[in-house]
This record gives sequence, structure tokens and C-alpha cells, in this order.
Amino acid sequence: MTAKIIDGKLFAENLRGAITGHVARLKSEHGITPGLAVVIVGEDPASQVYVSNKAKQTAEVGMNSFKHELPADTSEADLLALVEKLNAHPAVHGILVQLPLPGHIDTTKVIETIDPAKDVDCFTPANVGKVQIGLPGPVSCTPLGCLMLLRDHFAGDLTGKHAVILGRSNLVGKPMAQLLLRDNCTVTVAHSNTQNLADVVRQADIVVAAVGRPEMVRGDWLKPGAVVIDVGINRVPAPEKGEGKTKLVGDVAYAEAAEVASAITPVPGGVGPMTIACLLANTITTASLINGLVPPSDLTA
Ligand SMILES: NC(=O)C1=CN([C@@H]2O[C@H](COP(=O)(O)OP(=O)(O)OC[C@H]3O[C@@H](n4cnc5c(N)ncnc54)[C@H](OP(=O)(O)O)[C@@H]3O)[C@@H](O)[C@H]2O)C=CC1
Ligand SMILES: Nc1nc(=O)c2c([nH]1)NC[C@@H]1CN(c3ccc(C(=O)N[C@@H](CCC(=O)O)C(=O)O)cc3)C=[N+]21
Repeated sequence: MTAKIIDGKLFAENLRGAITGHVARLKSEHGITPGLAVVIVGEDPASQVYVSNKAKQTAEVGMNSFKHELPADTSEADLLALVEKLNAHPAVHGILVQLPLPGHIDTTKVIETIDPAKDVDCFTPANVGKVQIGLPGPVSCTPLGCLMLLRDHFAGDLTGKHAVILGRSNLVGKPMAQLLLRDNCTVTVAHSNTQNLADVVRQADIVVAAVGRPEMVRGDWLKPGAVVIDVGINRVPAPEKGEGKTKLVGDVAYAEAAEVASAITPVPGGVGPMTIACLLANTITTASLINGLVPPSDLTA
């Protein structure tokens, strides 16, 4: 079998098209221009590129984009003060503080300072709770993107599928489990203490890999016909491209897996672009809710 490639880049492009329509409607019918503020502390070049991409795409769909670049030695108090200012700013409907933060800043404190109404990452305890009980609000971007790809692949019906999620982070694994449960999957969450991991994965109709271990999931771990969502983004040496060059790989050994799976997301071009599109989708959701409007159903879980 050769797997169908699930094209996250194309799906994300189409999603941004839908988002552009929702932005135009919010403007024309309600006089609201959704605004997203991105805060980055420090000069990590990879984060810089990533934050610039977000700002560019935010502007492209017609939203206001606010970028705050702070030096690496910014104090916790100054960062908290900026978050408070954005909480109070009427043109800002979404706040994203790029992680990881420098070690001298308490990440939990920063997250808990973000107004849940503007928490487009879905990091605050209030929003994590809402996802768990199915109340409207922003949904963690990466799991939301994975869910959209899976719903599209299975024509909306995931009922009864056995989903095995590798990884239990607050960012990816745990919210992914909640969303798949909501869609009537049988959900197994595996982690670094899971025994006989390959045997567990072999039971899966759907595999979501989010461990941060380059190409850990092998082709022979998969049940023939499984659908594989590879969240991992790992930069590894690529001597074949030349001295000192690197490339991105996922948590799944792609070439092997594509021989066994029925469908698979590539890295890059799979889940990554969906994460950014879902950030924009969440900004529409929060801008709607802040203004007492029902968020568009095609942009949320
Ligand atoms: N595509 C995208 O948009 C995004 C991609 N990512 C990528 O996804 C990956 C995961 O990210 P994130 O969830 O933040 O990572 P974390 O490091 O927070 O979590 C990793 C999880 O994987 C588990 N794990 C680690 N090693 C093993 C192993 N050998 N066997 C089984 N489980 C293991 C850990 O288990 P334990 O809990 O026991 O330690 C943990 O639950 C990374 O590659 C990251 O770069 C992340 C966010 C967005
Ligand atoms: N508050 C916060 N929220 C986040 O959502 C968040 C964060 N901090 N910190 C960092 C991680 C990582 N992350 C990525 C999203 C998209 C791509 C992406 O678009 N990747 C491209 C490749 C990009 C490249 O070529 O480098 C792809 O997979 O095709 C990558 C990584 C979001 N994160």
C-alpha cells in the first residue's frame, strides 16, 4: 500500500480562505476587525521566523496584527505588565506569548495572567476546562488542526476508531485526547512509561505522534491501513544535503510508514501549517465571543 498524503499546507490555505471571509463579515456586519497580538521574548532565530510568519498570515486574512519583540533580559514584571495592557486593549482579541520563555520568567504565572477571553493558544486553566466539558471557546491550535485533518479524511465521522496518541503534553497530547473522545473515538494515550509501545500502536486505526523523537515510530509499528498524523517537528543533520546542513523530520519514519498506512501527514507541510491557521481561527472565535456573537462552527471543534 502507498499512503495518501494528507496535505496540511493546502488544507491550511483553504482554511485561511474561509477565515478571510469571516473577517470580512465581522467587519461589514459588526464593525469588528479581529486583532492578534504576538509577544516574543529573546532572539531565538527559529522563533523569530515563526513569529514573522504568524504576523504575515494574520495581516493576509485582514486581521490586525500586533507584534511585541522584547529583549531576552526583559523582567517578569515587565512582561506581566505588557500582558495586562493587551488584556485591557479593545483592539486586541487574541494574545499569544511565544514559548519557551527565558528561564528567569515563570511561564505559569505569565499564562495565568492572560485573560482567558483572549487566550488563543488555549493555555489558561479556564479554557482547558471548557474544552474538557465542551463549552464554546478557543481550542489548542495543534490538536484542533489535527482534528480538522482527521474529520476531513474520514468525512466527518470518527465514531468507534481506536486512536492512539503518543505524548501527553498539555500543549498537544492531552487536548488531542479530549477532542478525539468528543468525536467518539476510543482513545489510548501513551507516554515515556508505556510498555510495549509498538504493540499498543499496532492496535490503532488513528495514530497521533507527538513525542519530539525523530522518526521513532517505525513502519512495522503500524496496523495496515492506519491513518497517521505526525505532529513532531525535529531538526536533524542532513549530510546528504551538504556539510553542516539540516532538515526537518517528524516523529514517524515517513518512508516506511507510507508503505503501511492508508494516509499520512508529511513533515514539513502537514500539521505545522494547520497550527498557524488554527491560531487565526481561534482569534475569530474569541473576537466573536468577546462581542457576544456565536463563533463560526467551521472554525472550531
Ligand atoms: N506541528 C506543530 O505545530 C507543533 C509541533 N510540535 C512538536 O511536537 C512534538 C511534541 O511536542 P510537545 O507535546 O510539546 O512535547 P513535550 O516534550 O512536551 O512532550 C513529549 C511527550 O512525549 C512523551 N515521550 C517522550 N519520549 C517518549 C518515548 N520514547 N516513548 C513514548 N513517549 C515518549 C513524553 O512522555 P512523558 O510525559 O512520560 O515525559 C511526553 O508526554 C515536538 O517534536 C514538537 O516540536 C509541538 C507543538 C506544535
Ligand atoms: N505560545 C506558543 N504557541 C504555539 O503554538 C507554539 C509556541 N508557543 N512555541 C513553538 C511551538 C511550535 N509551533 C509550530 C507551529 C507551526 C510550525 C510550522 O508551520 N512548521 C512548518 C515548517 C516550518 C519550517 O520550515 O521551519 C511545517 O511543518 O510545514 C512549526 C512549529 C508552535 N508553537
